[in-house]
Amino acid sequence: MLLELAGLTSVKIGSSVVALGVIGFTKFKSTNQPINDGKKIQQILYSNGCRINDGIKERTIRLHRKRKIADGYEYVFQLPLGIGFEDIESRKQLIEDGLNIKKAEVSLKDYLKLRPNCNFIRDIKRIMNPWHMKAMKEVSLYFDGMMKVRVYDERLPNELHWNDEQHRSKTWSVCVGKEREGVIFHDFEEVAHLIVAGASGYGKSVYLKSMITTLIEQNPDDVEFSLFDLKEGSAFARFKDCKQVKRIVTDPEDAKESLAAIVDDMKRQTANCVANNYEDVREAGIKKRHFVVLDEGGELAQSAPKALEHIKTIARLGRGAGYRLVYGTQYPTNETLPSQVRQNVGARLTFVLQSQVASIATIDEGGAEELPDIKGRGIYKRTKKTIVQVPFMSNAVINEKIAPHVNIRPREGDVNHASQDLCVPTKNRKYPIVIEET
Ligand SMILES: Nc1ncnc2c1ncn2[C@@H]1O[C@H](COP(=O)(O)OP(=O)(O)OP(=O)(O)O)[C@@H](O)[C@H]1O
Repeated sequence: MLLELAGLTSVKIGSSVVALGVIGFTKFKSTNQPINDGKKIQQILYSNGCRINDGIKERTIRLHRKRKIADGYEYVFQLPLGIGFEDIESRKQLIEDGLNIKKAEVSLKDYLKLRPNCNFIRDIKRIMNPWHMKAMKEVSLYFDGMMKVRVYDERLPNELHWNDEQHRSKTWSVCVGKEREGVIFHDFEEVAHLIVAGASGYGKSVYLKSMITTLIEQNPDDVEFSLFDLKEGSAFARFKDCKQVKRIVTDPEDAKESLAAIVDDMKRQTANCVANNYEDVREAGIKKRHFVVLDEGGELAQSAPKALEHIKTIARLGRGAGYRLVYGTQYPTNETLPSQVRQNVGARLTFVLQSQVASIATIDEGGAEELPDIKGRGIYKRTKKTIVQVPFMSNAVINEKIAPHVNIRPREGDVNHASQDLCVPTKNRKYPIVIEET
């Protein structure tokens, strides 16, 4: 027994000595590398031309301070005169790659997992193999007079599910996704319209469906929808019997007429507000919000360009009248996203796009073409762009959530609901808005 114990102890000591030897070897191998990420960033940028030589002295970015943040470190640099932040931002990928160069950066935990058994040599080889080593660091850059580089030890999660924390009852805020600093929301009362772009298969339709479901759940009595499903006509089909859905349009030709009807309703709503000395529906105390959601707005540019004129009008006048535009497209170009639409849409969410040109057409700058090949990974941009992992809501969850709102009833074409729904008296309104049919 004693002998057995002594044997086991000596094997353990032996393996620890080997493990320590491996650690020592690893550290020895990496001694010619700068250890600190701040120094690495400085070196990467210096080697890539971020330096100014005025003939007397060469200057480059200078590390000012470093601080711990959740999930990593923030390095604050001073930029020398003559080097702009944009210039450095364009090298973000270089910085990230440089920080993630695969080398024997194995943690003590990995070594302690080694067991003195027949797999010992195989396990050492595995943890020493650069392709199994961590390449997880992610970087984000900011500028507020000083350049801040945040280096996160872990990447954003590759999948995120909708949960109750993302539910904001009675508000018009819809979760956009998880970013580094937390979860962010798009508030349709703050920014009325949203463009949702992305190459095929990265999460555009899933997000539009989740957004519709969330809005129904949060404001069942005040939200209404006109859904334009111009791809295959199947993405929004599950909402067809929801009482909040006024119309589902699948044909671009029909879209023109429906959009014209929406614009008429919207203009009447505006006229009534004005006639009653209200600036907008909010001041008038009207709670109803009408969402015009298009999945593949690009179809309109091709098949019914005149319908795009109505989209421009909704983007321009919708906010005050309580109309919200959510314009989805997988082909963002100057034709499918005319400048009049872009100028009036204050927020964009884009998944990965095929080219920099498509990214510029969507968020006015490149970046979406460089997003990793991860479904649901996107950029949300209002004034600044934020990389997010958009939450995923399965069709089963959508069905469950909308089930209480399904109501078989006559739809557009059977009776004209439009004019009835425009005038909704509320507690806050001093004077009811009267709509006169002409
Ligand atoms: N947020 C997400 N997180 C994880 N996986 C997702 C997410 N969104 C979508 N997916 C996955 O990607 C698939 C394709 O998504 P979706 O149908 O939304 O693509 P799309 O961009 O609308 O493509 P298309 O325009 O061709 O219809 C989904 O079936 C789902 O498996």
